Amino acid sequence: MKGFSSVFYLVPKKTINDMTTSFNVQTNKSTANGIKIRGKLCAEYAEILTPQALEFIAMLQRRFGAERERLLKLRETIQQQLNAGWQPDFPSETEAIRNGDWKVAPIPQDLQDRRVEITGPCDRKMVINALNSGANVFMADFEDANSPTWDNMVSGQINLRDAVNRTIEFSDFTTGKTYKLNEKTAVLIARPRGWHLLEEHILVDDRPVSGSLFDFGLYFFHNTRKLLEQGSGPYFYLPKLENRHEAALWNEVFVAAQEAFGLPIGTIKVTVLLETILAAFEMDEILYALRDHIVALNCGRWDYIFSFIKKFRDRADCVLPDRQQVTMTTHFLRSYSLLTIKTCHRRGALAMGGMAAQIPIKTDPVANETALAKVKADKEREAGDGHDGTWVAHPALVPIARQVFDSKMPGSNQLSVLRDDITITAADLLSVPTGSITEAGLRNNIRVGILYLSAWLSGSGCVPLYNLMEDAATAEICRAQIWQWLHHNATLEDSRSVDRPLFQALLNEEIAALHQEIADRSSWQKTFDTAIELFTQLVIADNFEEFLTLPAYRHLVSF
Ligand SMILES: CC(=O)SCCNC(=O)CCNC(=O)[C@H](O)C(C)(C)COP(=O)(O)OP(=O)(O)OC[C@H]1O[C@@H](n2cnc3c(N)ncnc32)[C@H](O)[C@@H]1OP(=O)(O)O
Ligand SMILES: O=CC(=O)O
Ligand SMILES: [Mg+2]
Repeated sequence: MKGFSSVFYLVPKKTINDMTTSFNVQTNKSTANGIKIRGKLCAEYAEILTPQALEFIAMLQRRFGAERERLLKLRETIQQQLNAGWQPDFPSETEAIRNGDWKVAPIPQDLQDRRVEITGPCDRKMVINALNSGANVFMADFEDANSPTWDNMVSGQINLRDAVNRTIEFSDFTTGKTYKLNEKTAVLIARPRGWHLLEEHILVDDRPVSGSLFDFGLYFFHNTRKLLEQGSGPYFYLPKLENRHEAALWNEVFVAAQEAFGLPIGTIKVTVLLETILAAFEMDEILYALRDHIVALNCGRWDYIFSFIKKFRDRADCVLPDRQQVTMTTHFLRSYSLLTIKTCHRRGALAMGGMAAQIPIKTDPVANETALAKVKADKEREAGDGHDGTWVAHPALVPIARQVFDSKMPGSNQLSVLRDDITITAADLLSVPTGSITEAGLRNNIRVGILYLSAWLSGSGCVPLYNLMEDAATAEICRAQIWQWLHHNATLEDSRSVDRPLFQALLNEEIAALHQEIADRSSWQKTFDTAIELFTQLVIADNFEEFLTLPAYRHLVSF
């Protein structure tokens, strides 16, 4: 690409020795150029954490860190308004954008057909398995499916670099299996952490760097040239955005990154997770803010449900029933999915579906059949409504999703399905699902919340629990529901109140049972007590904690 090789950041590849001797970034104590590494830095990590890569991240942090903080403060202000009774609506000040006749930039060839996307953490074996899975896209996840230990963050970047360079291999010494890439692999999209998270192991001017900028910056820095050579590009999924301003900040980051590399605007392509209730009122605006870079929105249903509980935390009329009852066929979720399709297709962007939590059940063929049928039904709804593709959690689900989309979507996508037949109003998006709150639902939230936190604290961000995929977003629902039920003294279907004594009694019983369940998992045992303490604090606190990963992260860092 013109101008590509002459720019500052694309320095010739140095040897490790060159890099460490010229390293002007200090570890642990003093700082040079204002950058300090507080995490482990072995030779392998130094290949990723090069001075040039860190200077690039520091440049992004210095330019955009203050705006990130301002936008996080804006979230707090908006929350206060919601607590005071403000009812979200489509903003009047952006009506011209919603009514305007514009489209997003063209979608690159390798992102035109995204009928099946597999997602997963950036673990070395899983990266290879996901790329080989037969899915069209692999979303490599530094967010919901990831526990952001320093090792996970840096080794994840190493794994993605090696995947892009097609040198990634893995030997499993316990099974004797070896792994390498097939000739044909899925298109790679990386998901950096959301705006709320910090990377405490890197300080810029004595302050921790944004986790989003760290993840984006490293992946972009190390892989862009190779990806473009391969006819692909630096592609990202952007999580947990709440409004157009947060999208505009990402856009500025992309412009700065592309300018620094001498790349044309629009080289970066992104898919935004539409996974907060407030963002649902600004779909057009988010697409517009990112119009040079965006190719799709994706219905991140789990965070969306969590966001609904979180944003309306103070409203007694917004208490949700058991998690199992809050399915995509409830009115508010179906409405959001349909509005995403309609809005995206009008603007020339794809509307991706989301993830069913069911995974294969190896030990019970009947239960397995039921689980797979649920996944199939979910994909049938998505394809039938006009989504352009979907997510799966596990390689065995790729053929199921593919078969559904192949039969309902003969072309590469459904951009021509405009869904002008539907009108979605604010009332549709805000309609609270009815249903019951049960003791079983309460117990399940306790169990899943504690077990997930045990796993997360021991370095696993995505785990199978009771035959479902559980990650940070689904665990957020568990703890947010209990907080909400306790806070509003919700009534169980058997007429008892969800109060502190009931919660405490069930918690004690569940903890006793969980001790048996984790008996053969030594890493979870080590974090179990901390998980219980953290989980209990989160659900009984007077104030709702914005993200469970914020207090939990303090346990992943040792300073
Ligand atoms: C709300 C959201 O954000 S959704 C997005 C975040 N969630 C995800 O990305 C889900 C990712 N999925 C996973 O992590 C896993 O599938 C789990 C944890 C749900 C289930 O894990 P397990 O029960 O260990 O899976 P299982 O034992 O059946 O795995 C079988 C094989 O498939 C592989 N595999 C399973 N899931 C994946 C995946 N998502 N990507 C790549 N490989 C996978 C395993 O590595 C294993 O490989 P092997 O046979 O070579 O050893
Ligand atoms: O990120 C996806 C979600 O469902 O949350
Ligand atoms: Mg999510």
